[in-house]
Amino acid sequence: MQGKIIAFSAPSGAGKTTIVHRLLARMPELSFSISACTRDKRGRTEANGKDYYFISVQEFQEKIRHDDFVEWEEVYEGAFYGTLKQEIERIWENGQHAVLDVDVKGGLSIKEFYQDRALAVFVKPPSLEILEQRLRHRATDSEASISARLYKANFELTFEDRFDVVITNDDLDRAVDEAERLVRAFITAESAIL
Ligand SMILES: Nc1nc2c(ncn2[C@@H]2O[C@H](COP(=O)(O)OP(=O)(O)O)[C@@H](O)[C@H]2O)c(=O)[nH]1
Ligand SMILES: Nc1ncnc2c1ncn2[C@@H]1O[C@H](COP(=O)(O)OP(=O)(O)O)[C@@H](O)[C@H]1O
Repeated sequence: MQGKIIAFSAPSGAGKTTIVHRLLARMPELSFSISACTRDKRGRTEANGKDYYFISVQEFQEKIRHDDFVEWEEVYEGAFYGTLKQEIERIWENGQHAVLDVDVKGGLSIKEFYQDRALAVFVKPPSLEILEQRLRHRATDSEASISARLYKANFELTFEDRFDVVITNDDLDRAVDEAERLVRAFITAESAIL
């Protein structure tokens, strides 16, 4: 079996983390690729080594120097995020396919790097108004952080056409069903063409 990569990208708050968690619960052949990041851990909801490897900016810079990343980015000012080569290798050696939760630019970098071995999925919010509601309802971000995410979302939504597939996250169950169908078709196909 050749291991594949499925990268879920979306503006923050569109629901990609929720979709990815549900998909992983349904499909044991998939494994989450844990990224390294330098932002603070969200106290009650996140764990180190599960959601992210939470590291310092200095440690992150060391990993850049050692060429440990497939791709990395300063997603928000001062907050670095990166996909570790070692994570992808670990998952493939384990006979599984890697699932990534990355921002829009990261998804396109993954696609460019892995070509047909990767499926780039864009998760789209039903509207910007609903995106804002979801960010507020999630209650994990400050007002400044919500503004930064909404500002970035306007820009990210213009990249939808560059992705292999687009899933609109209106009704969550429907969106997860669609994601499952697309991922199953991809991992059994010879290439990313569905
Ligand atoms: N390029 C890239 N983006 C990442 C990586 N890991 C996470 N991200 C993205 O960074 C953004 C911020 O993530 P996070 O702090 O968890 O905030 P949230 O998306 O609002 O829950 C999201 O768009 C993530 O998908 C990575 O390894 N590389
Ligand atoms: N289809 C949906 N309908 C309503 N709320 C949703 C839906 N999908 C996700 N959410 C909620 O929206 C918020 C943002 O989702 P999250 O998965 O954290 O987004 P992202 O990872 O894209 O930033 C969370 O509170 C989540 O429970």
